[in-house]
Amino acid sequence: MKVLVTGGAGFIGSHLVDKLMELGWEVRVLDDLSAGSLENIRRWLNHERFEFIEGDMRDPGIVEEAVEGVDAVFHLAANPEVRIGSQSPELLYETNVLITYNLLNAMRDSKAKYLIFTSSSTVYGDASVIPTPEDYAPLEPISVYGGAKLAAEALISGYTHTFGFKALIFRLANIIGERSNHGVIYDFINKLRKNPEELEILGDGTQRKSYLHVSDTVDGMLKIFEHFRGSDKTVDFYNLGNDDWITVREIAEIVSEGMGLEPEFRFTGGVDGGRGWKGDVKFMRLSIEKAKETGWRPRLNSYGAVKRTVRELLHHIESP
Ligand SMILES: O=c1ccn([C@@H]2O[C@H](COP(=O)(O)OP(=O)(O)O[C@H]3O[C@H](CO)[C@H](O)[C@H](O)[C@H]3O)[C@@H](O)[C@H]2O)c(=O)[nH]1
Repeated sequence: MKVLVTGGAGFIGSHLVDKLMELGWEVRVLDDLSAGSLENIRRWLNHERFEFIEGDMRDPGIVEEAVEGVDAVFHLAANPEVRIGSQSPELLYETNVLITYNLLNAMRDSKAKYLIFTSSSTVYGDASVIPTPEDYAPLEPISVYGGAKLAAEALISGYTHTFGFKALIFRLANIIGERSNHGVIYDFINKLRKNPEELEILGDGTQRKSYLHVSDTVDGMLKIFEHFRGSDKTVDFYNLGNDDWITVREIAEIVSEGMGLEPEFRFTGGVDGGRGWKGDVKFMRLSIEKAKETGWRPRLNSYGAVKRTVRELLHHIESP
């Protein structure tokens, strides 16, 4: 199988590339290196089954070139920052909706049969049902980022039904692990390196979410893709997350302990009842029963994933 991984030099993308290469697939990566890095895929750059295209998916010509000749596309390229929505909605539109539209147009005239898309838990907004199942309604995102992901999902559904290919959509919880270069754990480590005496926590610290390690994420994506290829669905949706959840305050404690520090916690109070920023979903735990029916299970719970990520990121900072 020959596949394109958009965003394949990024955090989740590069872990997926590692796995696909280890499984013997032919892999092409398209990445603009805006958040990703060649370091993440360096071990494959000279491999005969591997190809790298540096390019920006806002350019339809680049996307057409990248899709040429592949059987499936894993579409992970995106700007993942929920918090920039109130300052730069156009950037989130372009890097989540427009590039997906360009990809879909390139796929309609190609031989690619499958699109695998990483959407987000943020499409559910402040869900009234927790754990939140895939058929929860109404989908009412509270961030521009969540709205952009949901718009991309809708386009994908329309294009697959119209143009005869299939799509598998993953709604991801908070994914963490080695090579992540944004998010709460990364931020806390950097803040504590600057000032080991005090840790600023955005919001009131009671934000409680589910965290999934990137290794479990990639395993789930591939296991469920195998399952999906054997089904007759045109589009299908799977949550990937964990059965437990953890507060930002608990994450602050784990990071501090991992760094051997006892900082004073300073809560900013945040916005709209203790959220870190406008559009920050305060409570998120997804139902993962549907994913489990395929035989997939996360090996690390949220707590274990946070602990392991702290170790991995500290190790990387100490010996880059
Ligand atoms: O310095 C910080 C940074 C974050 N937080 C808090 O930590 C929590 C997690 O924030 P992250 O930035 O780690 O992640 P998000 O929940 O905003 O979003 C992440 O998970 C989503 C899915 O759940 C999306 O997929 C998105 O791309 C991904 O970044 C938030 O409640 C936030 O308020 C702080 O208190 N202080």
